[in-house]
Amino acid sequence: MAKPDPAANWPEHILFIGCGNMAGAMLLRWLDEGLPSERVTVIRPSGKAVAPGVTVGTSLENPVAPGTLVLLGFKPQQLGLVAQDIAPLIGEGTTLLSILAGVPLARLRTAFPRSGSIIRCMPNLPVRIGKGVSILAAGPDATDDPRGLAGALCARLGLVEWLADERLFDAATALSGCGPAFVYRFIDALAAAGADLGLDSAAAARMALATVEGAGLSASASGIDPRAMADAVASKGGMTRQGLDVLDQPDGLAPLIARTLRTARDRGVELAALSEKSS
Ligand SMILES: NC(=O)c1ccc[n+]([C@@H]2O[C@H](COP(=O)([O-])OP(=O)(O)OC[C@H]3O[C@@H](n4cnc5c(N)ncnc54)[C@H](OP(=O)(O)O)[C@@H]3O)[C@@H](O)[C@H]2O)c1
Ligand code: PRO
Repeated sequence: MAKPDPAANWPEHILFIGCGNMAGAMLLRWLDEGLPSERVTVIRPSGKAVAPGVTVGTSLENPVAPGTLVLLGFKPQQLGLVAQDIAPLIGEGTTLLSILAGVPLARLRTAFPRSGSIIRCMPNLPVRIGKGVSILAAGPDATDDPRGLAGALCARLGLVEWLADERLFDAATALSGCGPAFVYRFIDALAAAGADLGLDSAAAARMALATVEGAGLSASASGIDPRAMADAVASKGGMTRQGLDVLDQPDGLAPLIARTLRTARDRGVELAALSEKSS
């Protein structure tokens, strides 16, 4: 029987325009998953190497070949300036995957009038270990193949959620795109509170991280609703319930997280405006 071709099921080429923390995490995961490095080109001003076998340049000089997936991985505020240089080189037969927070599909289409289908993607940092979340949205002009390609690529990074209503993209970004940062803060606060109670601070940091990791993994393995999982930890008349009662106060954790997400979401609108101004 013929061996499966490891190069199959990947785009003919992936061109990264910007490859910092987030796009870099996606790329490294895809390389781990078998993406042939010779199919990847990265454009970044620093020209810094990304991974063995990946071509890195500081500017895009030639027209992008049809069949290429172009991943936009720079900051939203840079859209106008970057598009001015590269949009004329991106034409039909390409697929554009944008991870720019806040920037709507309509703005991307204006910036890249000649490109093929445009798909918006909001990944998060845990994609590096295949435990990420990728939110996807495509406009009516996106055809089936690019949608399928984006979905398949993101499935290698973790959970994929398509949004039918792009107006919810900033809300989804606040939850899963920004979410890891909020969880990291929680881990930090858990550790600091433990140290405040007299624990050695390095031990408290290890315990907090392992507790959040274990809690997340066990919730996901059990398939049980997290609210019910919390009740399972809280023995009747025990210590946990007293602690939960503090978190569950009217001015406790839920309104704090709601305010956090709302504020993060609203920044998306500001980023969209800034992406307009950079042209
Ligand atoms: N960080 C996250 O968790 C996260 C999650 C979801 C989405 N995003 C989105 O991902 C994008 C990048 O964020 P990041 O956190 O990865 O930022 P970052 O680490 O600062 O990466 C920015 C990248 O853009 C490159 N760049 C700067 N100017 C450029 C230009 N003129 N042309 C092409 N590339 C240019 C930088 O090049 P050098 O490497 O040479 O400096 C760098 O590779 C943003 O749009 C953000 O909204 C981030
Ligand atoms: N990082 C990007 C930002 O902070 C988008 C989600 C996570 O804007």
